[in-house]
Formats: sequence, C-alpha cells, structure tokens
Amino acid sequence: MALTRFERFLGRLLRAVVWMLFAAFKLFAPQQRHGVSRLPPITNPLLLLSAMQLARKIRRKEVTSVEVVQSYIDRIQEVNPLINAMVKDRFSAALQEAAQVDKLIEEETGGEEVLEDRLPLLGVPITVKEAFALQGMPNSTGLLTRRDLVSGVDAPSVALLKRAGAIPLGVTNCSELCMWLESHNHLYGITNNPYDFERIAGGSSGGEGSILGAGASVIGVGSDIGGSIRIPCFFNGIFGHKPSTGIVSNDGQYPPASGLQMGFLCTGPMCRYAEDLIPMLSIMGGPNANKLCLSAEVDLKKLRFFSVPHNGGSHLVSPVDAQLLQAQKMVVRRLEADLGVKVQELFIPQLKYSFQIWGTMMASPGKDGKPPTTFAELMSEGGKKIWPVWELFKWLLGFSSHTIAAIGLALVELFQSSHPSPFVLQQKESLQQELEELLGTDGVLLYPSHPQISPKHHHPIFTPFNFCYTGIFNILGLPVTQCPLGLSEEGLPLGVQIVTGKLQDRLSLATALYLEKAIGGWREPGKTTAKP
Ligand SMILES: CCCCCCCC/C=C\CCCCCCCC(N)=O
Repeated sequence: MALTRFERFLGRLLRAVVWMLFAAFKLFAPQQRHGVSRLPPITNPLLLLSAMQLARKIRRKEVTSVEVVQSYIDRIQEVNPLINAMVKDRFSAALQEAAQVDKLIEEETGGEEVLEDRLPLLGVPITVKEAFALQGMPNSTGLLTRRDLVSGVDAPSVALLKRAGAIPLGVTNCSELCMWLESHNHLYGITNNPYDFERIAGGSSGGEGSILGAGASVIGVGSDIGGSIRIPCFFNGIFGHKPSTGIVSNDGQYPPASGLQMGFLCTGPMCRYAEDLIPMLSIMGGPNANKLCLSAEVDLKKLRFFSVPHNGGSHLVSPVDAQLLQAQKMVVRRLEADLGVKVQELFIPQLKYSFQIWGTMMASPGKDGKPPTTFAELMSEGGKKIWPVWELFKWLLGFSSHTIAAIGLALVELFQSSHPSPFVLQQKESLQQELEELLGTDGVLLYPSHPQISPKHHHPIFTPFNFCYTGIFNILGLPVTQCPLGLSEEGLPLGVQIVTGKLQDRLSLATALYLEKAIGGWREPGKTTAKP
C-alpha cells in the first residue's frame, strides 16, 4: 500500500528529529570503557555443541557433566565482564550438581535409552532470565525495591527443565519490569551486545540473548509479551521460540500478566542451535506440548510459504533496513531453489496499525471486566507509590531509581484512553481473520523481526514503536520462531521471524532447522563479518 506524500514527509521529519535527539542524548549519556572491543574467541570445542549433543555425550560418558559445566563457567567468567549478561551465578552449587549427575550415570544400569527418556537434559547447563523464579536466586526484574527478594521455589517452566536434568548456572539481566527492548535497570546496569559492546542486547530477555550469543550458554529461558524472546534472539544471532498461547506456563515470573495480557504473554526457549528448540519446548510445555504434535514429521515441500517484507509503512516505525530486506529475499530464493516451493510475496495493510492494536489490547480489561495492573502500580511494588511526572523530574536531576524507559511508559499510560478505538479493534479482528485463513494448518509466513539491526545503546528511547514488528503476534496468539540469517556488513546479526497458524509450532520449528543448515545459524561473535 503506497504512502501518501504527507505520510512520507511525516516519516522523514520524525527520523530527522529522532537523529537529532539521539545525537544530543549521546553527548550526556555515560560512556562505557572496556579497553577491549571484541570477545575472546571460543577455544573449547565443548562450547560449540548443542544441548542435545552435550546430553548424549554425557550419557555415553564421553565427557563428564563436571567438565561441561566447568567449561561454561570458564567462558562466563571470561566474557561477562564485557557484556554484563549474568547478574547472579550459582557456580559452586552447579558444580556439585554436575558431580552428582556423573555419579548417577556411573551407577545407572538401565542403559543410555533409559536416561535419555527420563532425563533428556541430564547434566547440561542452562541459564534463566532473572524475571523467573529460580530457587536461591534473586527475582527482582530490575526493580531496586525487590533487590533482596530470593526465590524459594522454581517457576514451573524452570522446574520442568531441572526435572529433565538441566543444571542452572545463574540468572541473567532483563529490562526494568520486562517492558522494554533494551536490558537496562538501576540494579544490575546495562547489558551489551556480544557482537558490538556499544549496541543493545535487546529486551526484555537481553541477558539471555547476550550470554547465548557470546557462546557462554547453550540453552536458556525467556518470556515474551511484545517480542522479549524474539528481539534479543534477533540482536544476538540465536534461535528462540514464542510458542502458541497457553502451551508453556507463565507462572513464577515477575511481573505476572493481568487482564487480557495473560493471553499475550508466552514463556519459551532461547538457544544457539535449532535442534534444541523442539526438545526444550516439549519439556517446558509439560503435557500441553502434546497439543503441538512436535514429533510429527514435517515435509517442508508440502507447505505454503509467504513473505511480507514490511508493515506497510507506519510513520511511527522505522523503515526496514535494506540488509534485512535482502536477507529475507535470500531466504525466499533458497526455499524456492532447494524445496521447489513458490513463496508468495504479500502486503497486509492492517499490519500498519500493529502498534495501535498492541497498545489497545494490552490496556483492555480481562474477561472479568477488571483492568490490567498499571505499569506505575508495578513500579511501586515493595516501595512507595510512584508518581510518573514527579519520577521524571527526579530522573532529570539524577535521583530516580527507575530507568527513563520505565518512567516514559508510566507517563504514556496516563494519557491512554480507557475506551478502545472501534477502528483499531476492527483492524485487529480483520487481521486475525485474514492471517488465520491464510496460514491454516500448512502456511508459513516470513516477516522482519525488527526494522533495525541492533541499535546503539539507548537508541530505542527514540524509536519506541519499532517493537510492534514482534508485538503484533502476541496479540494474535500465533507461534513464531526467531531464526538467525548470518551477519550484516558491520558484523551484526541478521534474522527473520517465521510465523505459523495456532498450534502449528512444528512448522516454523522445522523451517528454522532447515534454514540453520542452509544459511549457517549462529555465528561466533568477532570471528566473521561475512554476509549471509
Ligand atoms: C522514554 C520513552 C518512552 C516512550 C514510550 C512509548 C510507548 C511505547 C510502548 C511500549 C513499548 C514496549 C516495548 C515492549 C518490548 C518487549 C516487551 C516484552 N516483555 O515482550
């Protein structure tokens, strides 16, 4: 759909203003100094195996769990001072648990199959977003007033992974209250992108994205109500999956969703190797995972593929980067050449209203008529009630314990109408219907993960609506796999979202597995700057 002259003018004007504001902001923002500009290379081959490969080697006694856990601890100690991704570790407990695993394997008489069936992740290290309860670890979600809170139990998704034999190494940073696309808060500081420390790791599960991208973790747990799994996976060049709504329990994470938001929040896996996605999802989903028929074979040649290159040009959102458009086209060419399928390019006009749809639905009351908890209420938890305008004043003077993003969100909320616009609701309904009909049970849609490649630190403050490329699929409840597509000219990760119909997660997961083989998947930071 072509833009009007006025919309094009407005878009250009907005971009010029954003550029000037960002330049002014950078003058005053504190600079980080590391002395080193890239991550040390990975020299330990154990760090280059998938979780499934590691589990197999541990079961077969080709390597001990202690060796694997120690290898990851060494890598975390080497890279974390540069990326600030892990905010609290449990290394000595993890090593003790690994030693118990090795003992159990020594004593097991039932054979490898018994272990594989009962404990598919036995002895494999894992990392967890700090917003999830992990016994003995903090669960502040970046809120200073929650700094002393220590989890007594595990969140159900974490408990299922532990029950499958995974060994948590620690918890990772996130944005304040999990509601921003940069992982920054006043408790733990800011997380860096492992491909370029001056850039963001994404959010809200940015600590997970960064530690995985840096090769310092192999599998992790994230959550996503607007892109918080997919955005950090994209910026850090790894895989992630936002499952169909209602498959993985969201319990045990802070903040809990309320109102309609409960249906938009999804917990899911983040990982470096595509082959780990399905096993992780089957474990995290518990009995619900059966609804996804994840073990059914997928014949990619029989699927219908669609490619939507952009959201139709909303002036609130940046235009899609030319390198991302190219990468998506390259996927189309590979699918057509390798599988003999025809990928249909589409423009879906309702996508232009993605932000308005996300904002309206997020603010809507639940089925019980109760409005969702406000962001300002969440910010006030455990402390004094906060007043957004007063908090902004304090922030300007350097006295606020909240980030400007959180204060900005609380301010925006003040102006939010409690009466949803009928036009926006109608766009949402028609988009939902159109996509459900289009995708059915055999459709796969390619869509940019974000209009920009990982931006510089703090830049999202000036482009806050760009997350709507991911957020729209939370509202629609569709499963999405985030898939890396090599590196840009600047050596930064490229990627794409793979979207399917409800409960058809196995189709996007199978497509990601194929694209990993075809394009190469995760690339070690600092090693190559090759284009896809
Ligand atoms: C200081 C600037 C603040 C301006 C706020 C403008 C409003 C933008 C609205 C929402 C941004 C939410 C970003 C959500 C990112 C992902 C969240 C998630 N947990 O999945």
